[in-house]
Amino acid sequence: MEIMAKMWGQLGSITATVMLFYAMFDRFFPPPLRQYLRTYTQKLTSLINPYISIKFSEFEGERMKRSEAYTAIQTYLSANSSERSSRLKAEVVKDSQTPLVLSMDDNEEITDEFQGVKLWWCSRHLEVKNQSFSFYPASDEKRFYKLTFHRRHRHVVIRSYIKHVLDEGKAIATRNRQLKLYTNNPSSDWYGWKRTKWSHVVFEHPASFDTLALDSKMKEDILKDLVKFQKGKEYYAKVGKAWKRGYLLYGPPGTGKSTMIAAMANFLNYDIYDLELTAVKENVELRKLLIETSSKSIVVIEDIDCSLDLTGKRKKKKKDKEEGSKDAVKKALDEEEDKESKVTLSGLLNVIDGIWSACGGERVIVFTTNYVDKLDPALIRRGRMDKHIELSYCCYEAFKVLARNYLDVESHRLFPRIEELFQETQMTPADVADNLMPKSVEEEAETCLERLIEALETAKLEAKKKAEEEEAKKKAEEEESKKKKAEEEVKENGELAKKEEENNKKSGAGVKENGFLSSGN
Ligand SMILES: Nc1ncnc2c1ncn2[C@@H]1O[C@H](COP(=O)(O)OP(=O)(O)OP(=O)(O)O)[C@@H](O)[C@H]1O
Ligand SMILES: [Mg+2]
Repeated sequence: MEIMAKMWGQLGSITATVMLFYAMFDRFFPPPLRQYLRTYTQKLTSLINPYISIKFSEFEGERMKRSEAYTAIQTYLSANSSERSSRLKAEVVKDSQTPLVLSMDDNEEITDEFQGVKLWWCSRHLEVKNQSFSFYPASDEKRFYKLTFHRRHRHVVIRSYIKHVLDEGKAIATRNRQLKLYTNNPSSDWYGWKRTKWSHVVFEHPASFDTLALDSKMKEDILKDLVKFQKGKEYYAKVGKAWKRGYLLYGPPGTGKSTMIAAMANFLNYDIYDLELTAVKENVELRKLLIETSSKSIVVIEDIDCSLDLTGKRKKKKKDKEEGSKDAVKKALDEEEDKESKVTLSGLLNVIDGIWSACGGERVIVFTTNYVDKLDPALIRRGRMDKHIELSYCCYEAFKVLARNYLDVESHRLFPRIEELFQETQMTPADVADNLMPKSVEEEAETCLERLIEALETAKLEAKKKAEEEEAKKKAEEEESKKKKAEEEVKENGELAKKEEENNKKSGAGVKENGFLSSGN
């Protein structure tokens, strides 16, 4: 006990001496000399100090992107620290599978062991005060993990341990993963304050390829394509292409485009980033949004034809407005223009296809539209949208999937009639599903199927009536044009006859004149 007390006493006096020297050093040495001395002191200590440390910062690339290594280390240490660390941080994470997540507190240390090698991890949290003047001074937070080990284990740590930590961290994250549905925030809220780029909720859509009513061959084809993409890391690297794939889903409303995106996310176990283009102010912001998306994700732009005027008409409109307007009107219009999104077609193409699109990797991009013909061919050319999928009206096979989903019915005496009707008329899967869904607890499958038959028959009659009306309209138009033509012909003939008569009259008068002249001779 006495020895301990002596030791503490010595340690105290050493610390006091060091502090005194440090204060003198800071006070009496000018900054350049201080820096110079510091560099040499560090070099000297590294000669004596047998330990090496590696720093893993939270952000990389000028705070543009959260480091994947940092996230993986955090997950790895969180899984290990709850048993070893004495100071833990508890967070209630809403979308995690475990309600309370324990992790290492800031400035806490834990040890780890790997192949007989001892390692020290510590988490650091620094607050760097912002120098710029503001009424709301923001502080810049910096977090990092520091790994320390003896220099004789350098090879083991660099070659194997770090890889082990990153792989393990990623595997734990995948095991505990809950899919998220992100949406982009307006660039600044109404006070003009900057907000985070994406907000998310837990993605819990139950759609799967099993429940998707689709032609079986088409379904198989899409599934194969997705699997090939997901396992294609080496292949994409070999051919020198960014690891991404574009899907264009098109078809009438209610044919399952959005449902297919949900099924894709569940199948691939990817997050969804639902990008609302109209809330993006300009191309630079669009690029930043894309960089912030994580890998293993689906970036979706729904109804791409309505999202933006991507055909370059906007410029023309602006020019027209400018030409015809006086100053005040012009200013007002410019202000209105400023509020609009300024994302252009080329900006969007750059994001999908340009060099920035390779950031992150393992990304699926999906566009949906009801009107594929309206889209600029540049936007959907192969290579950008690699696979074009048409989702159309319900067929008998798709109906059977819906009947199984909604009514647990594999076959029924009414099926043949329904098959016949599907050959004669068109109905979207959304309408079929709505008819099949029992409207009360007592309602039986047969009632639902009868309701569907009735709806199909009505749709058939309506289609027939519409076709007849169109036919009649076409006929009336044809007759009208025939009538007009005949009238024009009559008119033309009348005019011709009149002209001929006039000509005849003129030539008659000439003869008379000639006769007069000749008689005069
Ligand atoms: N192919 C399908 N398989 C299973 N359910 C479907 C299918 N198509 C539509 N549905 C059902 O209809 C509803 C509407 O479908 P969904 O929103 O996917 O259509 P959409 O093609 O995205 O329409 P819109 O073009 O209007 O966005 C869904 O909730 C789903 O229950
Ligand atoms: Mg949709």
